[in-house]
Amino acid sequence: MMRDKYKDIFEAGTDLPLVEDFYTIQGEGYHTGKPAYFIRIGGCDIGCRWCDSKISWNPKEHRLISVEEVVRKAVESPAKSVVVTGGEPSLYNLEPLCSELKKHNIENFLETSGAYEITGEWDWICLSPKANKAPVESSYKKANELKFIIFDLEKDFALAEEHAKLVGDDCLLYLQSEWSQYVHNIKAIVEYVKNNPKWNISLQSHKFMRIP
Ligand SMILES: C[S@@+](CC[C@H](N)C(=O)[O-])C[C@H]1O[C@@H](n2cnc3c(N)ncnc32)[C@H](O)[C@@H]1O
Ligand SMILES: Nc1nc2[nH]cc(C(=O)O)c2c(=O)[nH]1
Ligand code: SF4
Ligand SMILES: [Mg+2]
Repeated sequence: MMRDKYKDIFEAGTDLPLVEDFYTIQGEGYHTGKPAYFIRIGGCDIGCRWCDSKISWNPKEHRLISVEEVVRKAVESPAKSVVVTGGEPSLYNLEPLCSELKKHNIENFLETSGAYEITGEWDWICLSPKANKAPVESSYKKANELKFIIFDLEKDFALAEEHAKLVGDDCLLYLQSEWSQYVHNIKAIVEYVKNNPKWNISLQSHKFMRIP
């Protein structure tokens, strides 16, 4: 299993397989519209069939970079905030990365399925639960926002409600259409949110803007 082979790297968290890093605008969820430096870490064993970041799945395909070096790149940009995504960042000990970001007074935001225990201190955690591997209990407790992906209109609203029962009272709730199904799904999502106003809509606005 991937977790065994990469065990030392996952546990240390001092060097990370970097898929890509780029300065852009957060396209999704509560912080939509905010300029942020993105760090995409390789490695994911969840296997969502509609994943838009499949190039990140195999950690071995990406060069290892020290947390100091990748944070230096973010610090050299004008960004005040960093979004850590993947791949599945919760596979890693994220404490060294968080500490290095905090040393430089950078706000840190996490995009995760929460399938493994979330480590490190985060300013904002976006939890996006997946059918293939549910979040661990502690991930629900730590989430600042729940962002559930609607692919199948018949099944996914009910699944979203099940996950919403498990997050804290302050956790914001978002529904985001799976991108390839956007035209098919969006009308039903709008109706659902109007009828169930604890939910909000999240769009992958960077895809509409044609930016990374
Ligand atoms: C690529 S994932 C990486 C982080 C983590 N593995 C996760 O799934 O939360 C980043 C975000 O994009 C969402 N996402 C991935 N593929 C998508 C797609 N085809 N349409 C809409 N959202 C998608 C995920 O649910 C997650 O919220
Ligand atoms: N602009 C932009 N916003 C994003 N929000 C979450 C993303 C991700 O892939 O985690 C993402 C991304 O890939 N690009
Ligand atoms: S958990 Fe995230 S990175 Fe992994 S396959 Fe699913 S959407 Fe892609
Ligand atoms: Mg993305």
